[in-house]
Amino acid sequence: MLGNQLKSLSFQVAKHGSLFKVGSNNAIRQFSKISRTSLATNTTTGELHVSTPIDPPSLHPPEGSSVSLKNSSRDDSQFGTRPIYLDVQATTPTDPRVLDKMLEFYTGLYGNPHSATHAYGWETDKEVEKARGYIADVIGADPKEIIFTSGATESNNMVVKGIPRFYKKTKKHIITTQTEHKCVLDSARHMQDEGFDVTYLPVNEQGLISLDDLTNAIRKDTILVSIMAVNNEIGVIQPLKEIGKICRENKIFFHADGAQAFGKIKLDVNEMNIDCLSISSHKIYGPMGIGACYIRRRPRVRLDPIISGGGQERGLRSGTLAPPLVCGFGEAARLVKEEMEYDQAHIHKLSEKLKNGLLSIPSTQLNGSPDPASQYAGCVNISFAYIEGESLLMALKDIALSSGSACTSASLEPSYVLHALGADDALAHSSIRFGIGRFTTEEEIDYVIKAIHERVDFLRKMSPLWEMVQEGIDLDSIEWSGH
Ligand SMILES: Cc1ncc(COP(=O)(O)O)c(C=O)c1O
Ligand code: FES
Repeated sequence: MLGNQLKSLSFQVAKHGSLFKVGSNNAIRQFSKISRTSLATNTTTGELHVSTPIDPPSLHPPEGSSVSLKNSSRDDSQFGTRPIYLDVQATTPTDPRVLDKMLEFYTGLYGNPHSATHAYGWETDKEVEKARGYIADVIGADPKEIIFTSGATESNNMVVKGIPRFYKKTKKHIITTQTEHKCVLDSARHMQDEGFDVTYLPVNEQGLISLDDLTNAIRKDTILVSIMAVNNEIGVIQPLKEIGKICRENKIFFHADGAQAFGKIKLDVNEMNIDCLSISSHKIYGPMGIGACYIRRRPRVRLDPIISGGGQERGLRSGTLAPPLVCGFGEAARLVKEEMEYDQAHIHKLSEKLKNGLLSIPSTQLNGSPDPASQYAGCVNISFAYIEGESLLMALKDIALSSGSACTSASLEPSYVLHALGADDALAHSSIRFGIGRFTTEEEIDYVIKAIHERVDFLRKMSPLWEMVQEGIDLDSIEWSGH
């Protein structure tokens, strides 16, 4: 297929180290380590400031080009120069205000929140309950409906395995989609091994499911519909309210993986009839290793816990809570609610700028939905035809980016999410995800637009396929030998 031809014809990229070679038509270019600008974090406001360049730029632009790159990224003292961070779907930088909150628990408030017999336990417990309240507040839930877990992976496992197991005597069917996060897909496969049937709904070319498909897939023994709110690779937002309505009418539990949605788009579990919602702290500027699952109490959702023990968290998730993480997460949720409007406006503005800047490059395509109501602005996924995404990432070492999800980023396989949209291998191989967050600055976006223009141009000049396209050759008419 075209993607493999692209791979073998165009580039051989030595993945490690700061030097790499790009070769085709006997042309070998060497890039040396790209230097960076300095960004400093103001620890009270959390603002990042671009300061003066530290190193002169050392990228060798293509021959004959007058391009010279500005320095681009940050120096947080002990870590040296670092790239601009545009991978907020993988994780977000911790908000300094969250860290301030967490420190209280590593110094004074060290009691076990489950210790009911003394003040150390009570004071920590009070803080834990405040955090639970802040999280519930973001989604219109009752604090009692928030169960702390280690993250969205655990929450997804808890629901996708736990609910069907509880109801297994009468119900045998689960519905999900082809573009879920791996932890939902793997949990669903696991349930198939346990004897359940799973329907994996297809998506259209924008990544959206069809409500008719959902309705048609429902059976008498369907127990659970698990559909993610915002996709982590392309940012598309599923029609949650409509899905919730269909589920409620059919008395089926509706679980949404909200890892990329919580605090980013407006979610109301009652308005949307969501029965379970997976939440992750490190996607909202909170600490890693903590998350939650919203589990509805009325009508009550029952599930078989995957972790048994002391019966904490309404018996649904045993184990001593980690107050520094829980309360850091709570603070992150409080901030995300307070600043959602501001964050959304900031992200939207930068997203528009980035999209306009990058889509002006010829032969590019935006993946996801063009409808703002169905698309989260902070996730911009673009395919650059005739370029391998991996080669582009290698040529963009001054910008931290990914071609898809973090957990599959070590693999060179094209994204299964883009495949599900109907993208061919070549397009899937040439896509890059740009994540914009609270701390992304306009200067960074300006830098990124310029850098991508230059390097796409450079890599395409190396590409025999691009050369052929420029000469007017229809690539589809070519019979490639081998695969
Ligand atoms: C959509 C989605 N679901 C689940 C997860 C897993 O979250 P966590 O890292 O909290 O386990 C992620 C994180 O990448 C995600 O993007
Ligand atoms: S071209 Fe066949 S897998 Fe990429």
